[in-house]
Amino acid sequence: MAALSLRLCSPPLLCRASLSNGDNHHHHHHHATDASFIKRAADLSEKSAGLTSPHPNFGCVIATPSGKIAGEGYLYAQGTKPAEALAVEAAGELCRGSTAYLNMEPGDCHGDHAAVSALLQAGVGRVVVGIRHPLKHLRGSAIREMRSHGVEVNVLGEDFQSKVLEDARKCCLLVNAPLIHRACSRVPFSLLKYAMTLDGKIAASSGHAAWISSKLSRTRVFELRGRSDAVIVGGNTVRQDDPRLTARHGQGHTPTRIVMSQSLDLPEKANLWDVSDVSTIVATQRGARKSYQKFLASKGVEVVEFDMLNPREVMEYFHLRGYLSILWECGGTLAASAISSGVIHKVVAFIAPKIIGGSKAPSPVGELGMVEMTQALNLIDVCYEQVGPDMLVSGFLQPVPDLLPVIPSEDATFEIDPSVNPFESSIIFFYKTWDLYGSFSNFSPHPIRMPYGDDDYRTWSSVEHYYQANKFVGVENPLAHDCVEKIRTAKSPEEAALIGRSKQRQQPELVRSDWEDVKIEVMYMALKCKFSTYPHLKTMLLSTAGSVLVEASPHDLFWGGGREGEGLNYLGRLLMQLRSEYLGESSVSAENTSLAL
Ligand SMILES: NC(=O)C1=CN([C@@H]2O[C@H](COP(=O)(O)OP(=O)(O)OC[C@H]3O[C@@H](n4cnc5c(N)ncnc54)[C@H](OP(=O)(O)O)[C@@H]3O)[C@@H](O)[C@H]2O)C=CC1
Ligand SMILES: Nc1c(N[C@@H]2O[C@H](COP(=O)(O)O)[C@@H](O)[C@H]2O)[nH]c(=O)[nH]c1=O
Repeated sequence: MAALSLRLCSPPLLCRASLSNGDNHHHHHHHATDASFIKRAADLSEKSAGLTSPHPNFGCVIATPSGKIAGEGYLYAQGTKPAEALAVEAAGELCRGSTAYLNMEPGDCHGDHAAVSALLQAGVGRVVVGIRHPLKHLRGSAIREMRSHGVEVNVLGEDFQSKVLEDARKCCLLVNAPLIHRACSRVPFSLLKYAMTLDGKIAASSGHAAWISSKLSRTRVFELRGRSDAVIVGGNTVRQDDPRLTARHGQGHTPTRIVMSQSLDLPEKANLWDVSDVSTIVATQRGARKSYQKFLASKGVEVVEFDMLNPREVMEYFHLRGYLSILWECGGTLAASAISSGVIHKVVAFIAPKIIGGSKAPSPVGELGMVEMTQALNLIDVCYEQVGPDMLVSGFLQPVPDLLPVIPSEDATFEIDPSVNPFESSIIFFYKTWDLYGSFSNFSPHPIRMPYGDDDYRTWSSVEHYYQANKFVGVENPLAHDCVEKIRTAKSPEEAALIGRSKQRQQPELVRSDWEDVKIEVMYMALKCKFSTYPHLKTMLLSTAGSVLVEASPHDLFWGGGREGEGLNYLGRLLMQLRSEYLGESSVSAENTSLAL
């Protein structure tokens, strides 16, 4: 299984990294077991949700070689015993030689190596990790430490082509979505929740809104609150509803309440000004109603003034205060403003089977400035669930970013190109041939001469031509031979790609059986030939030293980086590897020269 981890340093390993190899059967068996234990770890990791304030979710399952669960654990709150240590305690003697499943790489926040030490001391033989730690300063170090102690560590996602493992990895991403957002954006993870009637109103035209959704739905809302660092509403909701915004399940975590109000034209008496159990923060425009600000302060309500009171500024502020997860329970005006400033990641809508009517009655989202239905924002990964009489529809406005593939993890980057410091590197994107660095694209018009058949050489109009044709090389079928010729003589790289892909889809029997094993190698050879043939391309490649190269293809999730960074970026990786080879050669020749002198 070690071959599954991404080691791009030496070409012989390339084909092993491409996975679907001879012992498929064996692997599939492992994949299913690994996937189910990782999912279990992800589920466990969420057990403290609602009970403690949002924190990174860690779960650990220890399984015996025969596949039985020996022990489990999850991190209960910040500063409590690590999941791994709890699981090791529960499993006792059964740890020796077992496999530990972690939804996420441990983060050694306090320098005591508690999680890793527990696993090492217990004699765990193998560790499977769902995702690497998303925070830069922790990412990769626990994995490196365990490997350096001889433990086999497998990270999902570095084994991309198995559907079950991808599903399990997705669970790991979802369960720590807020933390992942923390790692790659400057705002906390935000969820917009509203309750509306079947005719799309969030209140009667009078403004009365108690209640649209059922009691059961409202209990679910308390749960959502319990999983958030803060609940936020606008001034109008305070005036209209006088909400309490507490998580009234008797116990557990209660979020801070935030009110955004420009005017500070707010009541003297409001439930939110009672801060005996939970705190309230009012975010307002600098200089608004100073006397009222004093009044709030006397009540114990914190007032924060902003030069520009808008959702983005406010969210950036709370990000800096360490908030991971925010629940927006505002009306349509503020919701629209939050959506347009791009701070809402997920939407949760309770739809009650009621009709209230009213052409002036408010709706969940106010003006977004869109004029055509084609501009509508589409939710991703939508879920539908019945809650009592209501329907709960939820989905993402922005996918959970997947940090792993595009920017290889610290270890992987180092293995691909030791000269790149992942903490200081910039990213160079390339895709269309006419853009800056467009010559890195496989569509660039740089013919290559490559061996064909036994010792015959042929010229291919582009790397793409060569790569596509190779899918059908060596197959004993005249139709396969035709394909090769059609691709070789295709007028453009685009047409070569089109023929190659459609033939592969329509007539998979024409594709060489070892294609998945050799495709990375084939690509690497073609790239090497291209960059060695054209000195100016080699110079351009060398000039990018220190940067991470990413093919910005939005569709190709294997060779490219994908639209949201979800792709594996193998083309970028191979170019970085080639670059590092060239850098190595030039330093060797420089050494030789100095010796000769
Ligand atoms: N069914 C449901 O799920 C819910 C229903 N409601 C209902 O919605 C109605 C209120 O809707 P609505 O007025 O939209 O709600 P909000 O009060 O939640 O949002 C508008 C208010 O937010 C404040 N605000 C501060 N900064 C901004 C900004 N940049 N952009 C926009 N607003 C900002 C302003 O307060 P200020 O005026 O003080 O400056 C503004 O009046 C009520 O009838 C309430 O009952 C509300 C929440 C949920
Ligand atoms: N009317 C309405 C909701 N409205 C939201 O709940 C807030 C009231 O919270 P609290 O004072 O804590 O009960 C209110 O201000 C608004 O944000 N929510 C729902 O799930 N269903 C409903 O029907």
